Amino acid sequence: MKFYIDDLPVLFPYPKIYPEQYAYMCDIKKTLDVGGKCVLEMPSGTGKTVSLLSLTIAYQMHYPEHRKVVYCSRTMSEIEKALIELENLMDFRAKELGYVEEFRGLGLTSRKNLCLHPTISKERKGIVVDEKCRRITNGQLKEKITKGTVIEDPTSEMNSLCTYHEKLNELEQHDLIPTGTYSFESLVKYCKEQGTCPYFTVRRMIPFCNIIIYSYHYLLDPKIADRVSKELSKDSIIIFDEAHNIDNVCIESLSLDLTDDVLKRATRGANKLADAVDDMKEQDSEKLQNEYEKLVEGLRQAEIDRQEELFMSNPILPQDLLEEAIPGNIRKAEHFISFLKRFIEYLKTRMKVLHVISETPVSFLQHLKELTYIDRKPLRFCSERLSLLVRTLELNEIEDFTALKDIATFATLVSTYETGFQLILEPFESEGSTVPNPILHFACLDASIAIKPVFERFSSVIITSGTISPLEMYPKMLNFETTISESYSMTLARRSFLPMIVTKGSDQVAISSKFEIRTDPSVVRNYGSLLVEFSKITPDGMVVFFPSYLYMESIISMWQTMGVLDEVWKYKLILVETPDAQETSLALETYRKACSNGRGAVLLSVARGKVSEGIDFDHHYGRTVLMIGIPFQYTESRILKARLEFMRDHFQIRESDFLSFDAMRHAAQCLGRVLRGKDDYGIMVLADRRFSNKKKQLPKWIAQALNDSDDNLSTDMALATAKKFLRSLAQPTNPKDSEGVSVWNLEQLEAFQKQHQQKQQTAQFDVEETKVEVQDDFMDIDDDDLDLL
Ligand SMILES: Nc1ncnc2c1ncn2[C@@H]1O[C@H](COP(=O)(O)OP(=O)(O)OP(=O)(O)O)[C@@H](O)[C@H]1O
Ligand code: SF4
Repeated sequence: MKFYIDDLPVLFPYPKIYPEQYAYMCDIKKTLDVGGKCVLEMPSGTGKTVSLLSLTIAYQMHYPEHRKVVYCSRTMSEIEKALIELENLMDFRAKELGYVEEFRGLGLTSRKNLCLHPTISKERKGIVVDEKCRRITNGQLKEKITKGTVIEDPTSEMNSLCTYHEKLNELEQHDLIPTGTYSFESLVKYCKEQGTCPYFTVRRMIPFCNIIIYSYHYLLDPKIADRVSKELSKDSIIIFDEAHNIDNVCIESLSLDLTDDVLKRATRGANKLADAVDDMKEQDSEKLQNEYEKLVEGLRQAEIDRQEELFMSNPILPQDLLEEAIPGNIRKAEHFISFLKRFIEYLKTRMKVLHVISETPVSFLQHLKELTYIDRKPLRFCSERLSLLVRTLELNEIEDFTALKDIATFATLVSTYETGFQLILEPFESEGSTVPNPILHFACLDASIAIKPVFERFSSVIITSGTISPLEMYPKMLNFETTISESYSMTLARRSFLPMIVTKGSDQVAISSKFEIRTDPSVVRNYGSLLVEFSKITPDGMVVFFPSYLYMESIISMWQTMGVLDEVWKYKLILVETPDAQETSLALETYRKACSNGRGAVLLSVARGKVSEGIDFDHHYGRTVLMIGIPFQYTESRILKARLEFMRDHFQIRESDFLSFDAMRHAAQCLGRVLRGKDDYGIMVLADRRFSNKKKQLPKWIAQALNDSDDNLSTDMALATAKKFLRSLAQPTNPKDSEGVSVWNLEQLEAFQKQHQQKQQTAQFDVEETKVEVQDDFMDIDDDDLDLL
């Protein structure tokens, strides 16, 4: 379908469009035209991804600025989904236009997912793949091999260069991959054929592609953004899709935890570093001297020949970097190492304290200074200095120094940021434990810090998700102003989803996951019978969400003794999500199989877990979603308390408002899992009496579908409504019914546009008329009145 929004021709790869897709695209275009940020909530399953891509690519190709599109999503599967949508879109454009456009669309994910190296790619942990890859690609090994100080040995992982990486250097740097759109699968396939590294192909091609699709971290985490996204132009169009958790990503990117184990390993690392310095002094003291002289001259890391892969990037935001030379007392390698050791020893003594400490960075630095005479300034340069030293010493066994890297990161962060951060030392793992296992949390409390450079640097930022209500919360938390903020309703030809609030069991006992009553046998039994009854009537798949693993475990064991699970077992297979990703994917696989072969299954999972955040249960994979309790965060968490306090004082967000917003955004995420398109249908059960007071915080599209008669139900009433709903939805539908209502063909779209235009013209005419009247009135004012004006 081809249509126009103002003067912009949009090619849309489906013959029909949903009214909300059109409204969404119009708002995106407005934002791009005027610049600024928008917050848009689009019902799930209504083709948000394809709308975003169609509009932004049309915009890019039509206007002479050819603004690059940077599309950030959360998980690898979501990124892959967007790449496949993009492939379809570009195929469609080529067909419509009659020629293939000069266009390059790429996606980036971690090395672990893209590596082709015969042994490194077999590593299970991403961090090990990263470190091993860095070691052989950072230029130093190559230099040694060229000089002949190391003999390349293809059988050794450490002493041979990566051929896939080397091959890239033989190619034209702006043309490492031909134009086209590549899903991860096709990227890896192409690179395998060429013998090139997919990861570095994409990284180096970012400046030359029309659209890059990658994870939030590549833009928001300063440690990664500095490496990957530095060269993006200011007029790029930035999209944060699935952005309902964006504040947490911002916070995590500037937070860090230190434990006893990290400190021990850091000491070992510092000792190894000292040995390496001694060795180098004996063998090649000139090198150390050179490094020192460069530092005296005030040469900064950025000015030193920049390699792709330094040991560590600066963890702070670019605008917070000090434009000064590295201070004198840490310029010499041995001085720096003893400085680090002193700092680590200080941290070790702090960890010995047996009561909880919560302090600001300023008070931490003051105490540090009193005890060790360590100043703030050299601390700020710790990560930069460590990175340079590791490079000068040409160290290979980088794993030995990862804990030291954490210490240096912590030193730089704690000495750079004053407000919006808190240090919290927790000596015991849980309230009741007596064996100390201290953790020092360096917690960022202010999500706006990490996103500020993105807002300042790029002219257009689109923040969007299926569940981002209430819309005014995000601008407050992230401290920005919106050009447009909009929540779209879902147009439906028939009522295809049924939200219900169940507040009591059939025995009229109120149900709730409220801490005081959550393990009350009558509440647990009522939740149990809700589960049994819904598993009886739900065809195929049913997903159940709990507020936390802890609660899920305790309720499952109670259900076991009450015989609830045996009863469910008669109707459905029972599978459980666990914190282990592999176990969970196995459970999911079995779940899908059981849904497809007619046995049917129930998946017990948790809000905020992997299942709730990106697994789709479309069609028969999810006909009912049952939300047991409200997924509030653990309110006794000290970090959460500190964040709540910060938001109250700085952004005037009340604690209860935030907690309730946070719980409801996660509940809405869970509910959205079962509705993946307009032809899909499902039941959404919110089972907690407190949901009745929180309806307003649901996304508009869910709240609008929630009838007053479906609120405050008991289990038997809910069952009766659900049965009726399922019976009516099981009837065959006539696709013609939805035409003009929930889908538009081109004529219907154009008719709407014409009508809308006419309305606008009339409104404009009215405004002008009013203006003329006002002017006329003004002319009528007599001279006497003028005194009054
Ligand atoms: N106009 C359309 N006509 C037919 N199918 C469409 C249309 N728009 C989108 N689709 C398809 O509907 C499915 C759902 O779209 P998509 O996954 O993009 O939804 P979404 O809103 O991004 O969901 P979420 O963000 O919640 O995952 C996709 O397979 C998409 O290709
Ligand atoms: S350069 Fe590429 S292929 Fe080689 S080790 Fe690194 S990620 Fe793997």
